[in-house]
Amino acid sequence: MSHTGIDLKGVTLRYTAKGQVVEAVRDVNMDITPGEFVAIVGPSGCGKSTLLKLISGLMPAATGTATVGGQAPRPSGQVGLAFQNPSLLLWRTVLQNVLLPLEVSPKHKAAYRRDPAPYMERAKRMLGAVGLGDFMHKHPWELSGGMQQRANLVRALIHQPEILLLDEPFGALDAFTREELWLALQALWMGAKPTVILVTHDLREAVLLADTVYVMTPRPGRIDVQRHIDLPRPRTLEDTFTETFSDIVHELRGHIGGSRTRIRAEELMEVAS
Ligand SMILES: Nc1ncnc2c1ncn2[C@@H]1O[C@H](COP(=O)(O)OP(=O)(O)OP(=O)(O)O)[C@@H](O)[C@H]1O
Repeated sequence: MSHTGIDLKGVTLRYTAKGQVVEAVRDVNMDITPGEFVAIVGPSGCGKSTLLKLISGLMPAATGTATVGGQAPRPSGQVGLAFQNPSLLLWRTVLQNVLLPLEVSPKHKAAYRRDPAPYMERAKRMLGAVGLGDFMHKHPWELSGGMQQRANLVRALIHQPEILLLDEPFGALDAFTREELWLALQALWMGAKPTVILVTHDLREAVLLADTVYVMTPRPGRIDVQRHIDLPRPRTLEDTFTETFSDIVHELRGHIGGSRTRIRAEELMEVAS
């Protein structure tokens, strides 16, 4: 069980590039409890990925305070990461890729070196459970994008991290594969219960998976809405077609709607004709 909550108080984050200061995030407050599944949505450039950099210890807060498990954030083996493009090593098999974090995790590396068998067993079971049982000895380039991302998720969780940071992990996948992976991620999370922050552009994804959805404003990103999602688990794809579900999605879309690029459809039709 995870005991790692994340607490942000009045956090402002800035970049300095070529003498110019860019304020990416302003006065953000978040109180994320251990084992909570949080989704962050918001317009492009509002600072979602920048918040993940703060939490993973890669960037300091300009003002305000951030704590992870009661301590200042620092890069550590207790965080699992997955991004849009699975960063699997091409020359390693799927199984070898999945085992990679165990070779460097301060918590596991000694035990893994002494006796890798139980870890192998765990990796094989997890790969089997996400439908990669027959592919664990293949190389990443022999797998589809969806299969690679499933392997990537298993790798992010193999060392039982207390925190899992996901930056648009399903953004590059087709809609069917993405939906399949939502369920895989939910099952992996329900099993291991890490604290999860999922950055996504997809409101259905956020509502299906998260306990709490945070909506951010355009840059400098502030928290516009914090919405608790009270649907029972495990949630299913059928749930996404219910009225309750689409009401929540519409409610959240209303908060983001105003900030999106306005498409002048009639004008476009006229110009295109
Ligand atoms: N290394 C950097 N140097 C200077 N400015 C940066 C840097 N990285 C990001 N920014 C700026 O900070 C802002 C927030 O960027 P960030 O990547 O966190 O946004 P995001 O919400 O994750 O965007 P997207 O949804 O498009 O991935 C952007 O306006 C971006 O231009």
